[in-house]
Amino acid sequence: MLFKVRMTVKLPPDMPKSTADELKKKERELAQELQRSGKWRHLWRVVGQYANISIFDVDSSTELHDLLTSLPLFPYMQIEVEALCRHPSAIHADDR
Ligand SMILES: O=C(O)C[C@H]1C=CC(=O)O1
Repeated sequence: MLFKVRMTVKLPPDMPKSTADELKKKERELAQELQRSGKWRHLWRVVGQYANISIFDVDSSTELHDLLTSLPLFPYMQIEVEALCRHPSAIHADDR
């Protein structure tokens, strides 16, 4: 199942830089591990914003929920999810 996810990160302005840097480091490690696994298919920065648009390929909405809530930055993110399905005019075989 494919999902489009928008994550907007809002770190508290008074969070110490060392805490923010550590959270971002852990987030990057997990995000890259999930990309290597194929679960996190695309990760794009939204220009001019501390936000991303991502495509996830997971077995269920519960798996996506568990994955998103496990992200180190989850407590500081506003998350919007949209379910995707194959477009009848899509030409790429891996668009499911
Ligand atoms: O930077 C972000 O958009 C937030 C988050 C998503 C992946 C990652 O490494 O950090």
